[in-house]
Amino acid sequence: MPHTKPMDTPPPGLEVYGPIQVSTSGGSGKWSDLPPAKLYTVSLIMKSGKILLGYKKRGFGKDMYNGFGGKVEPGESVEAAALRELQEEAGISANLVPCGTIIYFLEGYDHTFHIEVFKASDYEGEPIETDEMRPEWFDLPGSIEQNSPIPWDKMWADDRYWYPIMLSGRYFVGRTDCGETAEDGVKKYIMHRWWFGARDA
Ligand SMILES: Nc1nc2c([nH]c(=O)n2[C@H]2C[C@H](O)[C@@H](COP(=O)(O)OP(=O)(O)OP(=O)(O)O)O2)c(=O)[nH]1
Repeated sequence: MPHTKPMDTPPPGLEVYGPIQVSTSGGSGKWSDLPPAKLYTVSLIMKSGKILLGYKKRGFGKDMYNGFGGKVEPGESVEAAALRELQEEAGISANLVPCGTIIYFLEGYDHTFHIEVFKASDYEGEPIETDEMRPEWFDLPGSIEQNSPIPWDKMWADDRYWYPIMLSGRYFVGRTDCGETAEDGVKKYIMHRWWFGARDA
């Protein structure tokens, strides 16, 4: 259940530089002890009032929409990984700009997901369906078209909390602790606790 007043202390595991405004927090219980982190990327293309998401066809996050991204390989920079994943999963390249950091803890996993999020307002190439992702455009909030709004129910549950910060142009930082269950073979992720804040940058 959301707290009525967001807690202004950032959760453990989150490095916060400079003044930060708490935007949203909720859930209950103790923050989990974090296992060592592995780096991941997520890249979002937003152009002409629309956002490009990919429907994940296999693997982790299957049957959910997300930006394009994945693991940072050993010796690779985070930016290079973000560009590589965008090319591999959507067939496009872009001038990616860092826009946020998510610390994602999932019960039962031996590592913490440290996710660097990037955005771009333009891209080169034509988005294509790949073995991993099927790209699809959705209307951003406030778009006059409102044909296919962002499919929150088919996305990672925390995304609905940090997208508004990202869409307001501010850099966000946050943490989500989740558990995983399966119903009829379909994985479901339950958020135990979350915290997201924004800083101007
Ligand atoms: N938007 C969003 N993305 C998340 C969350 N949690 C989480 O792991 N992700 C992203 C980070 C990565 O882009 C992706 C997981 O990476 P992946 O397992 O697909 O990595 P990969 O493509 O390198 O994997 P693979 O080729 O080895 O199968 O999911 C979240 O809460 N919100």
